[in-house]
This record gives sequence, structure tokens and C-alpha cells, in this order.
Amino acid sequence: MKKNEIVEVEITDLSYEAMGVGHVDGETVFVNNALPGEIVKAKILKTKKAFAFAKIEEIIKESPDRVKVPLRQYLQTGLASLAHLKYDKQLEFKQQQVAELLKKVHLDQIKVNATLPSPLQDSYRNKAQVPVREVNGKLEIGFFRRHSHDLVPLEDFFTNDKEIDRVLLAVRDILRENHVPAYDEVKHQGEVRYLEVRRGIATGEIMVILVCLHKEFPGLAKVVDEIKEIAGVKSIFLNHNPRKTNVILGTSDYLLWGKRYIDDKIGDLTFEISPQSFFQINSSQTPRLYDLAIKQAGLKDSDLIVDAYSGIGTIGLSAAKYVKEVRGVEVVKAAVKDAKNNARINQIHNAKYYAGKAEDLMPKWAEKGLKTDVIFVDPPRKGLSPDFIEAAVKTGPEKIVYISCNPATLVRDMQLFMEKGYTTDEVSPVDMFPQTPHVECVTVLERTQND
Ligand SMILES: C[S@@+](CC[C@H](N)C(=O)[O-])C[C@H]1O[C@@H](n2cnc3c(N)ncnc32)[C@H](O)[C@@H]1O
Repeated sequence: MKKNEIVEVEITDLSYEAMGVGHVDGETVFVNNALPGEIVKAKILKTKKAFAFAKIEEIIKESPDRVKVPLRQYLQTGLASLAHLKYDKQLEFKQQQVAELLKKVHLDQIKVNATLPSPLQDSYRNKAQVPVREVNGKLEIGFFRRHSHDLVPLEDFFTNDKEIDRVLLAVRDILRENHVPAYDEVKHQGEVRYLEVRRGIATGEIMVILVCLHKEFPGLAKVVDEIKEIAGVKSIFLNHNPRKTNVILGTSDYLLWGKRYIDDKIGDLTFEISPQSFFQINSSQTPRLYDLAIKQAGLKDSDLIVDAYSGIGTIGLSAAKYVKEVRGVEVVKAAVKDAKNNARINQIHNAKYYAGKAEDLMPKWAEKGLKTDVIFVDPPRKGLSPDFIEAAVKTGPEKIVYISCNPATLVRDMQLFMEKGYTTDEVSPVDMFPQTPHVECVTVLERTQND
């Protein structure tokens, strides 16, 4: 295959990034937005040693599972790169992905349950982070075209809560009217790099964060005065990110107006969320994820449980009423402060939260002779470190409840726990991110022998 060549290809599979996979003359080709069962004419965009990337020129045979996407920009940008696949097939795709990863490491005896569907299939996100750039002389918000930093302007973000889109557009218009320059990443100049909007779905409280190159800019006070008049806005921050980087947020947040946090609810618990704290983005599905994890943990009132990678304490605090003691660990200091506050405002007295890296604190706790009954882990995409796993096992938990947003690292870590005498017979995918290829899973590893 050569660049710009047009090839006819039958799509036989879907990659974990939701690209159609086919073969031409023994070589693999990944075709953007093509679906299994389709025959397409595709233009080769890029070639590598053993594979190539291509885009559809024409669909010769269309899959019966293809659905019409409201805006082609959703597929161009990767904002909703699975939106062209019927929802029930998206759920099957996620289940299959986990099954294939297990099969690759000869763990196909472990059953992968059907993916738990999300109650909302669009407009489910309680948080948006959108780039701000100048396009054709105008400040725009949108999403980057896939594998690039070209901004595709958007007004309807499809997966965001509709109120969040309303606020994003209102802030965009305020920035335009006040002639605030958008960030230019080539020249590393301008002011506003990203807009972040978070909404407490249960409370309606909205936080606006202007991610800026400088700590202040001319006219900022007037911009803030106007943003605070937008219905629902309770908190306005400036996040200062002066670096030449693709990382969205800088390390310092300055409160410009209103509250330091917004409130939201999961089940009957209230949570205060500050700007840099992690909070599950699909509010309609979060209680179902936690219920599944807590139910499968089979908690007892004598249990000491660990909530590792605890964010603002949501899992541990949801489990606290079933157990004797909760001990949480989280690396973001502001989130630990939120977790402590959240225990207090919900009158939960058996939960303690500690700031630090889980892989540093767990070995210290194990050395001091801590004995645990159940350990909940909910790490970022890179999963757990071997040091953490080693130390966690030393504390003798009967069960490890693993909540994962990356099935590849989940399967890797499951193998390490299995080497140490833990086992599981099922993994449950939970759809936290409809219209995208992202997969969330829960599995419970039980101790079968003393190591
Ligand atoms: C997927 S989130 C889960 C948060 C929480 N359990 C929830 O459901 O909202 C992962 C969390 O791990 C934290 N984190 C990342 N690396 C960490 C580390 N090395 N040690 C402890 N926490 C870490 C992140 O700040 C984030 O809050």
C-alpha cells in the first residue's frame, strides 16, 4: 500500500480505538469510521512498516449496524468516535474487547458479562474541557480534529449535559464581545487556552474555569462580572497554565468569584467538588457502577476497607455504612481535602483520607502491620504498580475490588494478583462513556490461598 492509493477493503474487525480493521495483500489497514462487515473504498493516508491508516472514500457495502451521526464533526474529532455504531453493538464491542484481552493471556475461562448500558446515551457528561482557538479571525470553541491540533468549531457537543453546552456558548460569546484573545499554541501567546465547565447534575450548580496563559488579562474583571450572571453559575476560577504543553490544566487555580467548589450527589450522599478533583463524569451511571462494586465486595460490618485512588472519597464514603473503617489514599491534595470535607458533611465518622501516592503509602501501611479485609482500587489508565500490588497483598485482604478505565492494564494487573493467590471468575464492563470506545470494568479478585 502506498500513500494516496485507493484500495478496496473488507472490514473484519474494530480496533480498540474504534477504527475499522481490514487486510490488503496481507497487510493490515486501519480505516477511520469503517465498521465490521462493510466493504469500502479507502484512501491510504499514512503507511508504516506492517500497517497503514486510511479514510473512507466510498462505502460499497454498508453495515446494518451503522447509524446516522447527528454531525460528521463528532467522528472527525474523536469526540464521539463510536457514534456511527448502534448502541447495543457498542455494548457488545466493549464486552468483546475485554474478552479478547483475556483470551490473549489464556484467561478465557473468566466470563465477561454483558456491558451494563448507560441510562443516558448522549448528554451524559457532567464536565467539559474544550479548547479555545482563533479560527478565521474569530474566537471559537470546539474539539481538535483527530491526531491534530486543528480546532473544529462546535456548538453542540453531543455527549455534554445540555446545560453545560449552554454555559460554554455563553462564555464563548462573552470572550468574543470583550475581545479576549484566544491562545495561539504556535506563537505561545494569547490568553484563554481551554474552557472547563462542571455541573452538579443533582444540584444544578455550575463551575466555570478559564484556563489561561497568564494569571490575569486586561478586561478580566468585566468578563467575570458577565459570566457570574449566567444562570446556574456558582463558581468561577482561573487556572494558570503558562507552559508550552499539551497538558490542559496548570497547577494553580485562582478563585475569581463565588464558591470554591460545587455540590453534587451520588445516591443520598452529597459531595463537594473542587476544580482539580476527579469526579466520575457520567452521573447517571456512577451510582450503578458503585452499587455493582459494593455489592460484589460482600462487605461485613467488621471490615477494614481501603479506598485506593480515592478522588474525593466517593467509593469509600458510599461503602462506609456497611463497614467498620475506611482508609483512603489519593495523590491530589485538593481531592483529599474534599474527601475529608465530604465525610464531615455526610456525618460519616469511620473514614480517614490520606494524601500521597498509593504505591508509596500502601507499602508503609503494610510495614506497620495494617490488616485489611477489602481493598477497592480505581487507578488512572496506567493501572497499578507492582509495588502497590505487592504491598496490598501483604495486608491480607480477602478481596480486591478492581474498578478500571483501561482493560489492558486491568488484565495485566489481574495476572499479578493471580500469581499471588487471588482469582476471579468474571469481569463486568460498565458503559460510562457511550459513543466512545472507552471501557470501564469491575472485577473482584478473591484470595484462594495464603501467600
Ligand atoms: C479514576 S480516578 C478515581 C477516583 C474515585 N475513586 C472516583 O470514583 O471518583 C483515579 C484517581 O487516582 C488519583 N491518582 C492518580 N495517581 C495516583 C497515585 N499514584 N496514587 C494515588 N492516587 C492517584 C487521581 O488523582 C484520581 O483522583
